[in-house]
Amino acid sequence: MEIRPTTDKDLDVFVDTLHAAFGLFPETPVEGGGLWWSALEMDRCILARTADGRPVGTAATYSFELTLPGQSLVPVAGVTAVGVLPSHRRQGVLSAMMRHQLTELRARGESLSVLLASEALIYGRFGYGPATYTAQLKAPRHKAALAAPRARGEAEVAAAGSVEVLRRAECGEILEEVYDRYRRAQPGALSRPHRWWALRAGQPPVSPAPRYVAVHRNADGVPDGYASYAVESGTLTVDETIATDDAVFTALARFVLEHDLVSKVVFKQVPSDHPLRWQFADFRAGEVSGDMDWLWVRLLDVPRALTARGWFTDGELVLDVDDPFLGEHDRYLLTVQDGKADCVPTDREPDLSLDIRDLGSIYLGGTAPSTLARAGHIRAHHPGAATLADNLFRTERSPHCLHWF
Ligand SMILES: CC(=O)SCCNC(=O)CCNC(=O)[C@H](O)C(C)(C)COP(=O)(O)OP(=O)(O)OC[C@H]1O[C@@H](n2cnc3c(N)ncnc32)[C@H](O)[C@@H]1OP(=O)(O)O
Repeated sequence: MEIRPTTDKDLDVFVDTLHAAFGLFPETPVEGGGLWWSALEMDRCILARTADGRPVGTAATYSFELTLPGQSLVPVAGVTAVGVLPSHRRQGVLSAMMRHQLTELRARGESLSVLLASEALIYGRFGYGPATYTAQLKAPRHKAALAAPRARGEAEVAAAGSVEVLRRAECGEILEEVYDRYRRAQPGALSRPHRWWALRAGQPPVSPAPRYVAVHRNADGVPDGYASYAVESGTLTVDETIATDDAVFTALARFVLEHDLVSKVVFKQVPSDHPLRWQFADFRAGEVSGDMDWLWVRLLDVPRALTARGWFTDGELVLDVDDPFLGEHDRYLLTVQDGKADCVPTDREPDLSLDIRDLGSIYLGGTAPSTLARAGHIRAHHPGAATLADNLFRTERSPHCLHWF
């Protein structure tokens, strides 16, 4: 088995192998990869070949920026396009590609890798843990009146701005600009490189229904949010609601909930604890479903990753971290003061013992260490250890990611 990086010349063979691995795409891919795969960075893809040169496995990484708690931004590798031909499965091809890729990412100096998992059983063994979650919120329109916000004044609500309906083709760079402002402030969000917008990749898979975009503008006419939606058989589905603050989200929600000739509104890709549920006058109007993992995180350099994010409570914690796939085992003293962390090797007795995948799950603040301790995955070495870790890892808001790659 040989694993080697690709160049632009390999695009067609890469896409052809990937399609055969998934079996879901056309047998003969469009020459040049088609719109979606043309977003691949061919110098960041790998092909696995058998000894006789037959390509049997693919994997790729995109270059993204991830927003961490505290709104710090770090470059991350977004792993994608992973596939092994059905004829060559369970022979260690993926394991070999993962080893190659993680080594390569470290050599590039990256401290974090992320992915969306097609199946939840695949990536834990390689050190990835689910770190953000997503759900859909459904409401029958006749029950979905929004209550007046009890703590906000009338003037604050009235200053919300205006909404205009545009076709995608009319949006120009509005969506890209608004998304960029949103993602910089939202822990767990990923950048969408400019060429993705140009290719219209990364946006939700498009159904055959005509798609509209409700663009929100502030009182000065500056776009500060949008909702991309389609109406089919009486259901209005919002694929993506991007808002630079909560009042903008509310204005967009109100807009779609007041749409005529619609009996049901579905907000896709929202955090399950989204405040919208609390804004319905009838608390039972909003039904949360499809709650699932979204972004999986893998730490490649524990001290660098832990010191890159923002912290909100001072304290100290000793973490004993096992990384079985890379054959590493290290103990770190994490000290947080005034929002910043220091992380150094230590011989002190540990507060927690955990697998690198569990560190990935708690890293962005979307899963409490105590939850994984209760599940029997993280070992707390004394009664207060899990609570101590909960307090330390807690973040300003739940991480969320709605970028699809
Ligand atoms: C980020 C993304 O791109 S997600 C997309 C992932 N790709 C797909 O889902 C496409 C269809 N599936 C495939 O192409 C392949 O089955 C892959 C890529 C998931 C796995 O490739 P393989 O070469 O078979 O994996 P490999 O042989 O290295 O397996 C390593 C271990 O993982 C286990 N494993 C691999 N895939 C799965 C799975 N889907 N479910 C459960 N266990 C799995 C194997 O059993 C093996 O376990 P072991 O070490 O205990 O024996």
